[in-house]
Amino acid sequence: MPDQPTPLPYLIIDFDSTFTQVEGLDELADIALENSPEREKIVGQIRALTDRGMSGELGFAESLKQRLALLPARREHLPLLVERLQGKVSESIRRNRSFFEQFPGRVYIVSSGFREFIEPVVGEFGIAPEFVLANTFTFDKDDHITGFDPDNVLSRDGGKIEQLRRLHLTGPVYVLGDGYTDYQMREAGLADRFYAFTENVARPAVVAQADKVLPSFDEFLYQNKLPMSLSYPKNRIKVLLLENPDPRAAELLRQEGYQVELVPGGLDEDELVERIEGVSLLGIRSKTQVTARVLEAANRLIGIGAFCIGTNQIDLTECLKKGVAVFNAPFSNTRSVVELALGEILLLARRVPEKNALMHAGKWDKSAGGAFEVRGKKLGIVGYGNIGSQLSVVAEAIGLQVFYFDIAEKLQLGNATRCRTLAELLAQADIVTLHVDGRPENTNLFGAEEFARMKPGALFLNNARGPVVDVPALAAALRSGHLDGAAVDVFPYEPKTNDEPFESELRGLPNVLLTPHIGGSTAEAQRNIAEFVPERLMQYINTGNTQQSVNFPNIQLPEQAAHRLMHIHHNVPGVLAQINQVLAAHSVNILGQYLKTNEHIGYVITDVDKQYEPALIEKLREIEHTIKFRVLY
Ligand SMILES: NC(=O)c1ccc[n+]([C@@H]2O[C@H](COP(=O)([O-])OP(=O)(O)OC[C@H]3O[C@@H](n4cnc5c(N)ncnc54)[C@H](O)[C@@H]3O)[C@@H](O)[C@H]2O)c1
Ligand SMILES: O=C(O)CC[C@@H](O)C(=O)O
Repeated sequence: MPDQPTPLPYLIIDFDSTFTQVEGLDELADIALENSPEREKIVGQIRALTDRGMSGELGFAESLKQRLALLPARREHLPLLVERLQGKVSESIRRNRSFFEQFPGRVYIVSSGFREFIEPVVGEFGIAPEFVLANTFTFDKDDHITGFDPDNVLSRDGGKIEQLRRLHLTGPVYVLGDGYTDYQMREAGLADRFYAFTENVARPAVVAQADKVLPSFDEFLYQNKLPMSLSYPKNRIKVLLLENPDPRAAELLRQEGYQVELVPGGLDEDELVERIEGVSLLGIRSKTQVTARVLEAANRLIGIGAFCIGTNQIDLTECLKKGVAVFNAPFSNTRSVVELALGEILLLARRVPEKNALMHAGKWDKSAGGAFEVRGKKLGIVGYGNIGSQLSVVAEAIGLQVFYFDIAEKLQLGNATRCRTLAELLAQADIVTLHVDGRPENTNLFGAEEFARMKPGALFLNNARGPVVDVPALAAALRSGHLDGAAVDVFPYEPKTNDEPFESELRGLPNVLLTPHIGGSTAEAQRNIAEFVPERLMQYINTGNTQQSVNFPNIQLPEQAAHRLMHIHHNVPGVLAQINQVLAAHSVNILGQYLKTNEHIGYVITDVDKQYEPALIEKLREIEHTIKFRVLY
């Protein structure tokens, strides 16, 4: 946050759809009509009238009169309404409650809504009744709401203008609101600025008149160098999402208040270099290569979300050196890949790819040649991680005998047999399936030699990563008849978009199933990923939590009522000591401190007393070997 506070101008804040997310009268109608068959219809009519009044299409007094005439509300409904509105205060206003408490006497609520429900809601924020200027209801002797006090200036057209005039405020006056009547105070020359508040509703006619548009109250505080609960407004955080992750991802990130831009398909290095400037969060899948050059151009990048399992497309070490945390979805699509692999094994064993092609060509080839049951056959799983081990369990259930080979020590599941070498596995498996990760050392893990070691007539599957297999060698093993069939979902080069043709030596070979990298492409997996990855990114931004980051030291942090400072530095001796010296020199009390390092970086989270001088932040930034420093809250 900028550190020089300016004197607070008078703030005139609208209530309905600004201070709260909703319109009070709409909600009152909803409550009053709870058991009425007409509820939906009448609430709809009231909403339409509210909108016409707010956008300036219908005179305000007329809109209010027509709305109240439709409203069958009673005094007893008001406490229910207040309770509902207290739960619907706009998010950014709610989180900056302490701002309102700090500046009593500078904030007025000027509203054409009703005092009966506004006062108790804003009162919780320290705004006293004399700073609430609003209409009042009239009631009949049976406590039915009959209308509004016509002597109240706010019930008339131009009422807000007249009300503000009567306040005789001296000094700068800023108006924040979502409606045309809010803008009119500025138009009448009574306010210095009109901020269109769009967190809940953005009315084009109102936005068009604004001096500034505020997607959140944080943005107002930030622009005016006023104290705020967040260190940086969320609406300034730009997210670039590539390769079409499930729409739920954009929805969640937008709900958080971020600006989200979507680019269908992937971008090549040059294109990404051009687009990455100013981006705080990048979301990709398996195609986009995040290279050192891309990272060099990424001047604001904080985190990358890989909406998939594999992260070999990202230069993880370079990310570390730039202080960019990377998160993926390590098991959201595991089951989908397992189901595809199992299906492929069954189809290849019955030569379905070949029979299917013949049938489509009008050829009836009923024969048992080359078809076998998988029951009792040996399945060799190379890479016994999340997918390999899950496949092991499912494959045993249909009678396959499982053998596996992994370079790491792995828990043996069910009746699976561990092979000590790849050669041992290849020598006995009837079906070999690859589930290793895409680390550079695995390039061409399977070539002519490995295929030659496989049993004649064996089947081969690659649902892991394209470069792991030498495709010409696989094609040769299939053409020679040494292998009886293969299923391949991943390729060393994959088309960037669905419009680009697919080229491969495997095309046209019999009993070969080719799929366009869809192992994890199921509705379930994509939805799981789209929830998992944004959650990790948001947690990192909001709390510094790096649990499950694929490159950062993993720290799971407790919540703390404090200021939280995040410091990422090159892993050299003495940086923590320097941080603590700076804190001590500014008499700042450390409430908690968490440090983890890896071979490249040190990651320190420090929770400190609420009170500190802005100069402290500068000193922490200046510490030698600092890669990134952020005040989280
Ligand atoms: N086709 C798809 O759409 C799709 C979907 C999801 C995942 N994947 C890919 O599947 C692969 C496995 O995913 P996962 O979630 O099980 O990963 P994982 O990290 O849980 O498991 C990988 C395992 O392979 C082992 N391994 C690495 N190199 C090896 C080698 N040379 N020999 C033997 N074992 C080796 C590792 O020790 C680890 O146990 C990854 O490459 C991933 O990118 C593909
Ligand atoms: O959806 C993708 O692009 C990749 C899927 C898969 O390979 C993964 O790594 O999870």
